[in-house]
Amino acid sequence: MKKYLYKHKGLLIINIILMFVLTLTDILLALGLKEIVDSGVNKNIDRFKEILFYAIIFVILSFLLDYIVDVMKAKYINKTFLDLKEDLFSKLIQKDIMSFRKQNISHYISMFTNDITMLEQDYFNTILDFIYQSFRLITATVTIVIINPYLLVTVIIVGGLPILIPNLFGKKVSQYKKEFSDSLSNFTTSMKEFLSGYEVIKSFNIENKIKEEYANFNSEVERTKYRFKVISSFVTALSSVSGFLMFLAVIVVGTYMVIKGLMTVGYLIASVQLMNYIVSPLGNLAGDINKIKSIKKINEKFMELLFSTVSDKEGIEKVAFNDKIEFKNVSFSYKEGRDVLKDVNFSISKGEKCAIVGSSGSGKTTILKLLLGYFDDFDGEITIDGIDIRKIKADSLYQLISVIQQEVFMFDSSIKENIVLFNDYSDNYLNEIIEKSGLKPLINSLDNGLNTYVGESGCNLSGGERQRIAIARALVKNTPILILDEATSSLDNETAFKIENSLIDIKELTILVVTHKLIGNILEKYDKIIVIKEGRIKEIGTFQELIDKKGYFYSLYTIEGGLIDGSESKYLSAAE
Ligand SMILES: Nc1ncnc2c1ncn2[C@@H]1O[C@H](COP(=O)(O)OP(=O)(O)OP(=O)(O)O)[C@@H](O)[C@H]1O
Repeated sequence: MKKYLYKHKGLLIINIILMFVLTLTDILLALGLKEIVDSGVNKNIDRFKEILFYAIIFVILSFLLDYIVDVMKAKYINKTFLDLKEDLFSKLIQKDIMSFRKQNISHYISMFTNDITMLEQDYFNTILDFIYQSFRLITATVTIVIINPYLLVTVIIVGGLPILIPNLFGKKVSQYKKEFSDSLSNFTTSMKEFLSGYEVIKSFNIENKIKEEYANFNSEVERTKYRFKVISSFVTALSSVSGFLMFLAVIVVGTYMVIKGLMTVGYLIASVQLMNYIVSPLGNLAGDINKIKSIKKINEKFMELLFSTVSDKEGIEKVAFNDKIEFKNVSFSYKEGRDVLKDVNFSISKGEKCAIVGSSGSGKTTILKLLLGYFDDFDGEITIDGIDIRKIKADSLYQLISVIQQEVFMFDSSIKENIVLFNDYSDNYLNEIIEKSGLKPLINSLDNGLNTYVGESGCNLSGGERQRIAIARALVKNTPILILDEATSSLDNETAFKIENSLIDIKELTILVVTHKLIGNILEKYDKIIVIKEGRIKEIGTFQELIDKKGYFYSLYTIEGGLIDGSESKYLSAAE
């Protein structure tokens, strides 16, 4: 975090100078008090009036200085956090999907909301306060030594306590603070889930269960907050008491010196005032050290993100797809001991249209995920034009492959923005894509056409409409390889048939489709059907070959009713 502390060095130096000047006004105030009291004790009315005049000027100037110090501090914090938050976000957005998924989304949300506020208050603000309090301590101590060195001896004897305290309790405070931060993160996760699953909660009447769940998370947040508060209050109270002890010691020693005629009453008052500038900084410094220590674990979270290497820096830049995709003896497991894919071998040549079918949980989506580079800890090799995909830059991989998933993410923006995703395309090109993705009837039926807002997560649209937007989004990118994972599952068979047909007609496009819908007259358009069972390839062939073989695919197909309900002729005619 030091890098960010010094990032705006100029502003930091101005702040330090201003804080130093501010501490000098404290000393001036103490000496002014001495002059006022001594002029009273000596019954010197002229001196009294003179000091009063300076006091008024002093009050105005110190008000202005106080104000300027606060403004400059805000400016420094503001600029530093602007940079820090931008850098954090840019690191986050540059992560590859695999490392991004290692953390829960709420972990990141909590970092950018709760933790960043803690970092600002308990690290940056505290360090500035630490500098200010140190200046106060030093200037006040030096002045008190000049006034009366015996008082310094008193300060040293009782002054160790407030410094010792944070060292004694720092570790515990840090641990409790981390627990508090973690529980806040869990609370955010659960709130996000409850709100996104609102409709499920209502329709399954599980409000009471959810209330209980919420109560658990809530009480955990409050419990950890309370525990943290208890320990930090204890440390603060201990620091205050030790401060008070110092204060008392100086009054006792100072009064004794006044009685003995070694010091004027004015100096005693000034010393008491200066003691404030020693006692309160010592207490505050103790608290500051505590806070800085307590933020250590949270700080580590930020460092981890800020200094995470973006694995994508050194990969191969692959600009075109020329030959084929190959899976060679690929085996993979999400968790040790449970193979999800086992010895998967197949290849897809450029321009080929390939479908992957199989029962639920057989590993179809996992094959797509591996091809998309979500995981690289698989055995065997996946190559594009002979190059291992683990060596290809992620950016470059996504220039070659577009993916359309079943769950479509929608930005809360217009249909057009959701298709072009912040890029510019000509109207003609866009219209062509809209036609191909089956969006034309929807756009024509809407008053605002392409500029219609889709609502939060696309809530103003149906599942099928969202899928068609996703298809358009992938087509507009115009990559040589297109992956569809149940991408037409929300569409009626007729629309699905039309869209898949129009995609299959794009000659140059290599398509890999995962589908549950075993519809004969769609499947027979594919060059190759890969049939998966329990993570292994069971059969590969064209639709007709697999039907003739009367093997596993044939049994799946007949169970689905593909041959029985005579639906094929219906879809054929729909397409014609
Ligand atoms: N992130 C994950 N962590 C652990 N196991 C997973 C994960 N994702 C999938 N699996 C498991 O891997 C197996 C294959 O999942 P996959 O999603 O590839 O199947 P699928 O054939 O696409 O299924 P479906 O047709 O139901 O979508 C399943 O048993 C699933 O439970």
